[in-house]
Amino acid sequence: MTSRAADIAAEQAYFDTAAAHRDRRRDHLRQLPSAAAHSGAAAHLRRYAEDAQRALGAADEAVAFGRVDAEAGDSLYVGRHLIRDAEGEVLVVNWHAPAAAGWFAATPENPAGVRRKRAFTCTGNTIEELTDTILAEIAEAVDARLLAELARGRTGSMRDIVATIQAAQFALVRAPRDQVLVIEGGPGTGKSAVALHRVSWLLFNHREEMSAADVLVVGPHPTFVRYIGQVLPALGDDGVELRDVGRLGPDVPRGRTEPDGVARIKGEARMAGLLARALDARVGVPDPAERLLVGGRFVTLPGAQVAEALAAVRAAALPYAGRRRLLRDRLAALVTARTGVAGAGADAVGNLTERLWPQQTPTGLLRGLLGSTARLRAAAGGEFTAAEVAALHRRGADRLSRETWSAADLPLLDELAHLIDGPGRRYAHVVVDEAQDLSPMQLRAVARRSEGSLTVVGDLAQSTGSWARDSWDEVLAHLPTVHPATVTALRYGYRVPRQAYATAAPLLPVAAPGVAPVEVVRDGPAETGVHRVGLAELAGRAVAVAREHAEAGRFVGVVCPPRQRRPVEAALAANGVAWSSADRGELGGAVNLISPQEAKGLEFDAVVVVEPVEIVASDERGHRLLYVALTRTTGHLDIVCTGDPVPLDAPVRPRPPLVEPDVAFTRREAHRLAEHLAGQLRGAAPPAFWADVLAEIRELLPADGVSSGRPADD
Ligand SMILES: Nc1ncnc2c1ncn2[C@@H]1O[C@H](COP(=O)(O)OP(=O)(O)OP(=O)(O)O)[C@@H](O)[C@H]1O
Repeated sequence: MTSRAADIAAEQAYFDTAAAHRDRRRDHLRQLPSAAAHSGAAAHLRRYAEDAQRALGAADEAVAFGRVDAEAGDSLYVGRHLIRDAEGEVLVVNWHAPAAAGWFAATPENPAGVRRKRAFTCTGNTIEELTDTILAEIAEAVDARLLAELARGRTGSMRDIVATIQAAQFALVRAPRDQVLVIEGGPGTGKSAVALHRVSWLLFNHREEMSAADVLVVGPHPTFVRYIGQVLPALGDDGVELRDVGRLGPDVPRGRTEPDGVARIKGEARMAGLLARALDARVGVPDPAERLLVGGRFVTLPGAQVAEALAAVRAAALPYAGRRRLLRDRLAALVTARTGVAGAGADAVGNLTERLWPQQTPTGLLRGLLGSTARLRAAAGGEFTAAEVAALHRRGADRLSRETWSAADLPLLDELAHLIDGPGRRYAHVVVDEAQDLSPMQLRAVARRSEGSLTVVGDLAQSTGSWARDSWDEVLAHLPTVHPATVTALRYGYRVPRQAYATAAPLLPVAAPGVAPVEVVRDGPAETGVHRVGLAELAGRAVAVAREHAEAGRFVGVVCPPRQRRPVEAALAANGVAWSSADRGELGGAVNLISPQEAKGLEFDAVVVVEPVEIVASDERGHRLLYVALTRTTGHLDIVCTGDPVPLDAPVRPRPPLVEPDVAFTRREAHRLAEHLAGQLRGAAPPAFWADVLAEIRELLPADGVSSGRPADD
């Protein structure tokens, strides 16, 4: 037997022993509830036993992924779950226990008393391979196990990285809880993965103070949330709340689109003041004398007394709904004092309360506000220009139940829910991913759910949209300040191979001059493929390239700018290629169609980027958006284009100026024009196509109201 084979055999014997003890413990836990003295105790024991079994991991899982040998001579096996023998001796320590820190933290530069790290590659609990790293003998931590892990094919679900967390990542995983920790770094440096492992680490190491239900993870969109959804359960942490930023507030029908300029105003922090004033403006003014019908007789409450009650209630430190209840109690007390009968005139008191302090809902209030220039103007409080007020104004649906809400409305509804009903659920730890793009109003929605401990994840070079940022201070300004903030960067790029990153990196000085490129750790399987074609072939070629990758068994992402979306969909259909769409929250088919914005945070074995010049043109920070698109691959990158594959000089989308409404064009005229256009549409196209035509018109109209819309090419 070679010494390697002997090593594996010895380690396998240890693994078998540990697995036997794990099975013994599992059997014991299974039988535990039957030993209970009564049914209540049995239920309690059953819950305990279930939790404890979960903490042992799956029956066929490898007991350990690593072994650390200290200079002092002792060794320690590190796995996902703690395993003890019958005497209580630790056979395998779980990765988030302080004792396991040496496995992650020891580096050649700083071995921290560790002599050797041995990594196991297993199938089930059978050791296939072991890799030794003698820390004193290598200059740089080139971790073969890590490279193998990075080269594995991707699916629509992020995996945990517990066995291969790198030292710099581990330092962030175990950084103190009570801070606002900003994890920044280029694409694929492991920011999202680190933030999730940090949650698991905090849950284990602060288990007395917080449980999974005390943690909230906020992602940029539903597809991303689904993508990361399996990481924490795989680490044994079920019950953490995961939400996309659009799902923080009330559950309402969404999908309304609006000009970027309007969304931008709605995202600003000064909207909070406007909403508070709008709510306050709903409070009524008492009559000089309030006459109430109580038990068939009129009772008069002097206006001054009612006004005094109202003033006291206004000043109370309670949310709107709480102060409403207070007012009703105060009015009821006034009536009781007049009639001498406790509880008299409840209906009349209810009516007066409703007149002076009407019940409000977030949707009802926002609809009423946005639908009325007068209310908007009154609530603007000198903080908004007339043009901004005009831009905020909109005609709502004819009924509240038919109203649909834009993405920028959602944080406003959440703010109102908070103003009306008071603070909701707060979390001991909040993770916010892709935080670089969030508006101040979205950040406020995150902030009010936090007790102060946050992990904020993002990359300024990938910051796009209405709220593209150039500094973390702009984000931190809207987050809680209970604890200090620290910004820490990850340098090594694990996802993107050298060839793909070499294609994307020239964008960086244009897209984000202050941001350093990542240090790539590995080579990819091929050079970037550049496919220059005529416009008519663009979609067809993109689909052909995607199909080739899919047929080779790769998980493929086709990143497509909005104007190419329909031609690409048509080409997919014409070629009989099955595909999933991120805008339907799906990811998982062999071929996945995604917009550049939806691509954020995701990754694929092969990425096909369609018409980069249009990606650049679709955002004010279009070069950043292209940088995002080009850095989604773990392996192959192809660019299908009619011109320059990486257009550094291509024009970005201009910032939409707020246009003063044309005073000569009245609402009545708008209505007449709409009737005319609707007539044309009715006559020219079958109803099934109306929605398409309207969507197309919206695309043709420039957001700034000035530049000329280019007709669609197809
Ligand atoms: N230590 C590691 N071991 C194994 N895989 C890793 C490690 N670090 C990162 N990865 C992998 O690299 C990929 C990128 O990680 P992740 O998505 O967390 O990066 P990111 O910095 O959030 O990227 P982006 O900015 O593009 O969203 C993932 O597949 C992740 O599993």
